[in-house]
Order: sequence, then structure tokens, then C-alpha cells
Amino acid sequence: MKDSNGIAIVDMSLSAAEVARDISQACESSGCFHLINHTVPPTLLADVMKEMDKFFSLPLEDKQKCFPLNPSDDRGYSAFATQNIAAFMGRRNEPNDPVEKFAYSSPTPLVDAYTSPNVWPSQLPNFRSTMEDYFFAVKGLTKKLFDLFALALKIDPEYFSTRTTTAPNCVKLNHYPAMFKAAGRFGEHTDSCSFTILFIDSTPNALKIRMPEKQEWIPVNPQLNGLFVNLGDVLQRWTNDKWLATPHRVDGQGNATDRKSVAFFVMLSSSAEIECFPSCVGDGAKYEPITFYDFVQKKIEGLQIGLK
Ligand SMILES: O=C(O)CCC(=O)C(=O)O
Ligand SMILES: [Fe+2]
Repeated sequence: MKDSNGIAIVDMSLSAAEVARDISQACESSGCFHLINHTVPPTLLADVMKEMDKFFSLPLEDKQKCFPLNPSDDRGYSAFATQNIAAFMGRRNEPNDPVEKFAYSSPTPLVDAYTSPNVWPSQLPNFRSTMEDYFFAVKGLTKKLFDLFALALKIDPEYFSTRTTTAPNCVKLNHYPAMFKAAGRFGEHTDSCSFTILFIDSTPNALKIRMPEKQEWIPVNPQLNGLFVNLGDVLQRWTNDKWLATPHRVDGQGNATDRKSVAFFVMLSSSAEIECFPSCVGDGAKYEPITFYDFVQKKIEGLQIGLK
């Protein structure tokens, strides 16, 4: 099944074998798919949007009380236009992204080199519990997806669980205020994690992915109560480029409306080695094994990452 723009729709109510087949086709051809009939309740999705609205509507000084204790921690509030995804991807001359964010990680403390403490607003009685419920609901979905990936790739499902025990999965709430000019909202990038589960609002033609075949940018318009999954660099590397990390960006269309999205980045434990799956090595692995921690550090430093 595909949407009107040709993006795969994976229906989780089908049999595991059928879902694994559809995921496999989508990941090989574009690295992304809509997910419908997943396990995250629509009422929770609606509550997340409601609480986000309340948070981003707070006066700036209240949001600033949620700055992380250590400024380099990716937690709590990041003010409007203070981050630059293009620089992270090695492009130095693009403006900061016109977005403000709130980031948090697992409600249960983890011992992992990437973990830093969550920060919560004190003014909103339901914000923290809603976001924690969302974390656990999506975490449960990631476990199901990992099992389906294992089926699709003919590997032991334990492969993923042993490498994600202390993974500092991170949720980012993104708020793009309305703007009356046609500037892009979030620059082109691939995510540095294994995969991302995105929950986007209904602003049309904002998020775009680049389809590998014709290199054209295709809009991602959400399915009703659906989620959108895009693979990150780690799954591409794990699969020796059989599955693709999807380049994506948020365009200026729809800028006249306020836009919100929620990204759940599915990470690995920092010390986990990323090594090509035996079932994908074929004529030889293209990449050296590397720990997840080193992989991300090297991406930040803009280095070639262990290409053979
Ligand atoms: O806002 C969006 O739809 C995409 C955000 C995104 O790509 C990211 O946070 O990595
Ligand atoms: Fe992204």
C-alpha cells in the first residue's frame, strides 16, 4: 500500500510475515514508511499535541527555566533559532533552524555515557506524565519494530535487545512558529540513530523526504492517527547499505501556520558496536565496526566514519 505521493504505508494489523515483507520493501527502496494500526493510542497522540501547545505558549522566561543544567546536554528547552542541523551535517553557511524544542529521555534512569538528566516545567501539571506515557508507549512500539526488522533481515531479535539495553532514546518536541517568509524550517539531514518515529501535525507539504530513485523531494503528509518511520545512519550501516537512511528536511511551504512535530530517536547503548549484519555482508562489509558513541562523535566532528 502507498499514499498518493508514493510513500509506503505499513499496516501493523497484518500478519508479522506480511508486515516484515512490507517493511523490507520500504526500507530498501526509500528507508521510510507510514505506520498505521500501531499501538500508540490516538488519545495519547492528541494529549501530547495539547501539552506541547501549553508548553510552547508559556512566557519565554518560564520556558528558559527548563534550560538543561549543563548547557551542552540535549535536554529541556532549546530557544528559537539556536540550533543548526546543517552545521551538524558539515554544511557551515546555512542559517539556524527557525524552531524551538523541548527534549527528554527515559523516565527511568539509565547508566550510559550519553545520558543526562531530564528537566521538566513546574507550571504544567500534566506535561511530564503525558510525555512519560508517550515515551513508554513509543518504546513499546520500537521493540515491536525491532522484532519485525529482525524477521525481515533474518537475524536473531536478541541482536537488537542486547545492543539497546541502556540506549538513551531521546524525544524531541519541535515547534515551528508561523513565519511570513518562505525560508526552510529544518535543513536537509539524515538522523544519526538507528531509526526515528515521527509524529507530525497536519500542516501540508512541510516535511519532505528525498527519494533515491529520481532524487526528488516528496512531501510526507500524515495518515490519520498514523506515525512516520525513517531509518537513520545506523540501520544503513548495519545493513551494509541494503536499507537506506532517508534524507529529509522541513520546507517553507505551510510557513504561514504554526507547525508541531515529535521525533522519537531510537538509539543504541553507547558502547554497542555497529557491525554489518552477517546476513547483509554479501561480498564484504563496506564499513569497519565502530561503537555507537564513536560513530556519533565522528559525525559531529564531520569525519569520514570508518569507510573501508
Ligand atoms: O519536524 C519534522 O517533521 C522533522 C524533524 C526532524 O527531522 C528531526 O528532528 O530530526
Ligand atoms: Fe530528522
